Amino acid sequence: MISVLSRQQKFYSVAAAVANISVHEQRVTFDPGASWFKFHLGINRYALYARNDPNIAQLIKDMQNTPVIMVKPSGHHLKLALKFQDFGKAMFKPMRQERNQETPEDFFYFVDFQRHNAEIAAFHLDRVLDFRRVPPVVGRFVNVTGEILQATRNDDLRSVFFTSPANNTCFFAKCLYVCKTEYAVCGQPDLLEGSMSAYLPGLSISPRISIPNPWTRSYTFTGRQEWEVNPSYCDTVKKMYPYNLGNRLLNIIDMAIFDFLMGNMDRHHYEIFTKFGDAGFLLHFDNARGFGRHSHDEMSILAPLTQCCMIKQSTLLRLRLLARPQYRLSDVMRESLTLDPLWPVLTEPHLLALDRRLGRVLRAVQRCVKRLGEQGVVVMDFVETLRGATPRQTKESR
Ligand SMILES: Nc1ncnc2c1ncn2[C@@H]1O[C@H](COP(=O)(O)OP(=O)(O)OP(=O)(O)O)[C@@H](O)[C@H]1O
Ligand SMILES: [Mn+2]
Repeated sequence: MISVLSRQQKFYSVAAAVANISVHEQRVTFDPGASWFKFHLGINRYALYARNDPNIAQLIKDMQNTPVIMVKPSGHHLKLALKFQDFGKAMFKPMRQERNQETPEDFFYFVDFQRHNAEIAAFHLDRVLDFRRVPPVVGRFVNVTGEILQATRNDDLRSVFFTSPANNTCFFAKCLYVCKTEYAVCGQPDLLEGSMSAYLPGLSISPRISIPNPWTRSYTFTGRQEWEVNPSYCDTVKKMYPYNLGNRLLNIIDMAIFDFLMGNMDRHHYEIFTKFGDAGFLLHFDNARGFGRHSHDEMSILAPLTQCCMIKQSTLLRLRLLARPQYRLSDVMRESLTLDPLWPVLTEPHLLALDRRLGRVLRAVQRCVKRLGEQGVVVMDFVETLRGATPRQTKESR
């Protein structure tokens, strides 16, 4: 792997010298003890990492400090795939919006900005909720010239760089669709803050599939989905494979709670690892459209919970804990976010909105319990089966 890379580097430096562009040569090393590699090895069928895994702190540190050796554009939306000197990879989403800006009321969720701080905060929220289904994310100041322009060998990416009238280095996205709000990002003059999300292992070793969310929204200005008009929609879903088996529907409900807490309406698909079968957890990828409006609680995001009236016992216990004054969600989040170099990451109104929304989730559960009884609503999930309780019916795909 290293020899291929140094051959490539040699080739590029010759080409760059001819074209009179400067490229950085980086020394690369592969260490089997590298934090990104340990992260990959630690993924199991229950979560992306263990609750007290010290390697996650190391991975976060490494994504902050390790020199970038390669950059490629990744899809559209200005996001970039970075490779570090230790061969780790991360997805970089640059800052597009000031922290104290609220998404305008007239914005549709699908043209809303992607927020790098939402990606960071979502990782912390997911961990505080004890889900551990978001790959580790950390903020970082990147030097647009030194760490992106000079590190990339990608001509398309080079071609989108320019210097702004204020003399800042900027680049824009070549996007295919929904680019109305996507223009350019600029460093100050070179420094640009953004989020780094640790890459999962490649699809060839850990295949994943992307599945439409049964509670997806219509990505048009006027469309309505069935769940928005049919209050017994969940009865239909419950009968459908794979929601008729195991934990899948409960996992969707967990995801809805997670999205409701951060106000993310953009959960059109979810992904699972195929190796863990139908009982595997859902990956909570792409949280960049969360934390847009702190003054509004979008109740429709909770539809899977309010329509199905089911919740995992482990999730409910965690939520109840985070509603107690000693472990208040906003306090735990505020403390957790101090670990990020882009602290405070979220403004106070966004943190306080978390407590208000948590209260709403618990009240929604309470209404279900009143109607159907605790037995009918609170479901033992496989966290319990680990401790020797009767396993719930699960269907494994091979
Ligand atoms: N940390 C990661 N590791 C591996 N794959 C990832 C990671 N983050 C995102 N991806 C993959 O890349 C896809 C696009 O990422 P994401 O959704 O965050 O960006 P986006 O700008 O919204 O792009 P898109 O419009 O394509 O969804 C995800 O659906 C997922 O399959
Ligand atoms: Mn996306």
